[in-house]
Amino acid sequence: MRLRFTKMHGLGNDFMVVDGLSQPLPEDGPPLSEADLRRLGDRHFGVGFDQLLVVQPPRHEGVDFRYRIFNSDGSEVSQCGNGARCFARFVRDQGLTRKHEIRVETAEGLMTLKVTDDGLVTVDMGAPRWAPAAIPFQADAEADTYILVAGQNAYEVSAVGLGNPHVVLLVENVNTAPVATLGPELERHERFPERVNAGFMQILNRREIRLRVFERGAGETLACGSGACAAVVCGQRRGLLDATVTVHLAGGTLQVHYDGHGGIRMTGPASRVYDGEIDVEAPA
Ligand SMILES: N[C@H](CCC[C@H](N)C(=O)O)C(=O)O
Repeated sequence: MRLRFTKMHGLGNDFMVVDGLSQPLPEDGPPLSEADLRRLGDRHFGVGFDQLLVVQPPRHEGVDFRYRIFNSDGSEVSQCGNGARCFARFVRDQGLTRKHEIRVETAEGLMTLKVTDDGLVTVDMGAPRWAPAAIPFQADAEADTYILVAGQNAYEVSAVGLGNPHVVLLVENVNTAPVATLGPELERHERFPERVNAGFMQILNRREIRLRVFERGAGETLACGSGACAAVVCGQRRGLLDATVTVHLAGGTLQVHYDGHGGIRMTGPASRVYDGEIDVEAPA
């Protein structure tokens, strides 16, 4: 089967975006074979992406699209902030909607995507989930911080759910943070039963941070939208950050706003790189 796609990125966090409305992809179970998912995600043997995003028909009233997300390791997940901005641009560029405010459903819930005239997209990421079971994270009780033992060391971390799990720790300088070594250890830490995205946050002042994220199922990415939101709300909960924060990532800058009510709002760009076609196994 010939599959049409668009390569996109949000601050260098890159995606292969597929219109599953006009192309016959299964709506239940993986839209592509495990082998194809991994091949397409490979930066040498395939298209190369951090995540594959699939547009499919909504399953609920009042929702415009269903938004499915697959990491490059083939795992399906329920949240991708940078991907949501690219999703909004994709469905408008493809003529699948003319709306500026788009409601999408993921496996975890609903999000509202707002495309503004300056080409930026604001995503309402929903409210943070602090209860350990909602993250999910193994802890006796909810707390501002937890002590996590990894390897020979103990770390003071925060943990939060945004439809996907995040652990966040403070570092003096992101440039020297042990992302490559501690990131994989945290990603697979036993207290995170569904694995976890690991954020390394350097606080510059109450309105500005630097962040690196070792993503679950993808490794370190140039940017992580849900990771940016997780870092901000964890910093706020520790009394270290204000309501509106500029998040500096390797791939660029995001604005995150959360005042303790409603959803976390993240604003940033969404870039299209090219359209392509590739042969995949026909759906079963
Ligand atoms: N790796 C994440 C999914 C992608 C999140 C990230 N690309 C974003 O922009 O939020 C997870 O397994 O939960």
